[in-house]
Amino acid sequence: MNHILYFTKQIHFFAGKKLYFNLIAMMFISLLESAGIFLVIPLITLTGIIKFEATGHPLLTWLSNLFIGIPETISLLIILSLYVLIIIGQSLFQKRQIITGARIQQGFTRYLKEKTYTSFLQADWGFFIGKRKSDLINIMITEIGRVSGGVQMFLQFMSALVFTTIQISIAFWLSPQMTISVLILGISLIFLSRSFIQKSTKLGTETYELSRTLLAGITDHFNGIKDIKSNSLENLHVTWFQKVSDEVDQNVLKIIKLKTTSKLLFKLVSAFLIAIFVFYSIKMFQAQPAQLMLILMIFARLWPRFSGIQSNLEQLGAVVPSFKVLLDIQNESSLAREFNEEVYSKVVSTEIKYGIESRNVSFRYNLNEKRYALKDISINIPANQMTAIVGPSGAGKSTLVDLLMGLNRPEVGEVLIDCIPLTKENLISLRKSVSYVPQDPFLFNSTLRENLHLINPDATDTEIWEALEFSSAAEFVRKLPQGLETLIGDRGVRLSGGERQRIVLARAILRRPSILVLDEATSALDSENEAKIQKAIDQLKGKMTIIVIAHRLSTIRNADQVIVLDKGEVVQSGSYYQLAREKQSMFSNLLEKQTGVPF
Ligand SMILES: Nc1ncnc2c1ncn2[C@@H]1O[C@H](COP(=O)(O)OP(=O)(O)OP(=O)(O)O)[C@@H](O)[C@H]1O
Repeated sequence: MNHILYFTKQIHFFAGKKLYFNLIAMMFISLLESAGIFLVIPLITLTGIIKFEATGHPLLTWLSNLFIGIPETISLLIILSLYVLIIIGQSLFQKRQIITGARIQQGFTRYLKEKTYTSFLQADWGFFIGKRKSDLINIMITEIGRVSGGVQMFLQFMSALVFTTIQISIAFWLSPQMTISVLILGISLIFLSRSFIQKSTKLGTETYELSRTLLAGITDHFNGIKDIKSNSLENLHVTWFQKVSDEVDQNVLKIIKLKTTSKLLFKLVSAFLIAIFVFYSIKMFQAQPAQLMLILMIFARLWPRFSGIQSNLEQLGAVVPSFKVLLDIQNESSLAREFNEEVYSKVVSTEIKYGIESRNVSFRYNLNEKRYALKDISINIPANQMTAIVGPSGAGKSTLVDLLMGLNRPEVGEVLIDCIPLTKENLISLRKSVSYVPQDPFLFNSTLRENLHLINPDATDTEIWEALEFSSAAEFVRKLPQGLETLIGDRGVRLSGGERQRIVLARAILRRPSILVLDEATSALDSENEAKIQKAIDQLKGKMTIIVIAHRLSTIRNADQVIVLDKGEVVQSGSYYQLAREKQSMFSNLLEKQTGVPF
């Protein structure tokens, strides 16, 4: 319930007065509908079958006497015209109300999406580690829609409650005993149907789980489609898809069965109760036709309200899991928030003067596990020099670089930028000074030019070609039929691995960063292109701080400093040649493996 109230507050915050006008409009429409019903009384009186004065009720007597003295045909025409007018008014009003309601709901869905998306993007790296991207997509695409629909349902439910209260008051005025009896019956029925609401919530959780499993699976399969095709795994994945689809079908069927069963039970019990009620009214209390008519009118108006409330509660129960999931992820991402838009746009990049230092840094990905990815790391990366980080796979190289860029935060120790501890305040400024080139570079599905402009929208064509020359990409880009306007496909699939790396390197340089981080950035290049880039990077020495993670040790010969990591610890550091001379060390071991020459 708290989750629902939280999002109801949000819609109140979002839509303000419009929301209340819309709710009042909903109630007004229901009131018009009731007014139409009351026209039945003078209509029946005209037929002379029932005399409502017999009930002794002032409103009914007034209504039945309304047309006394007026010729029957004219009375009939007036009543029927009034009825048609009420229906026309109600329909026109309803049309407007539905459009306004849809606008509010649409706007609210967008508001929720933007809020959630922004909070995802502003969350720190730790928020994303260990989270399935498809879960976040599922929340954005499916769960937010359910929440928005749920809030709308809740508001309708509230307005229905208010309107039901008004109707109960009118009914109570017409006949207190009868209304109390109907109320007792209705409330006990809703109370008895609690188990349906619980089952509905359980099925809602199942729906959520299935929807995320399905999206995660499909995303994985399409991401790995090359593996699937080349290893003939298509059937395996089709079987998986069929299995999950079966479960989805079962879930939908269970929901329909639950709804129809509760509706059926409600109807049967209602019919049974109404029959007993009418029987007792006629036989025990000798109810007259007018009173009987009254009983039927009250039942006809009030009973559907109770069944409406019951089915509303059931539907709300089904979306409660989505409310919970969205609220939890919003809380989690706002706790992990790194910056806000206002601060981000104001902060400018920084020029590193002295260097980046990590002081006694330890880091674990999972605080519940004993294993540290980095243990007591103390290193200094001098400004405008080239530092290489090497070590066997899993040694912690990428983790260390992530810490130096402020993506991960140390559990113990601190990172200092120019002797100032890295905090939330100077983090953005550091990030804006960094250009990072990963091993598997990411390119957007647009043109080469747009991908390059992404990092520096003001870059001129001359600057773009300079950057492409630097990364040895100019030649192949020139040969493309559409040059910079070439569409490079999803994640840049229309380029080879080496071409992608060179484009991303050009993009990194275009930013004119103060710190250039290359994480295995030339691993997909042939030796000719790698040598060219090596030369270009060497020329950057003294102009920017360069951090290189490299497996191929030949590429770091000119590094000013080499840091050797093993099992999360620094085991050696110094210049390339100094380390190469240290016999029986991790570095000489790595060299030996690569060159085949014992050191
Ligand atoms: N997201 C993560 N969640 C949990 N553990 C992780 C995560 N990323 C890395 N690790 C663990 O941290 C340790 C260091 O990983 P890291 O990626 O930093 O190594 P690396 O030296 O860069 O390896 P490689 O050369 O293979 O890229 C490894 O034991 C790895 O299993």
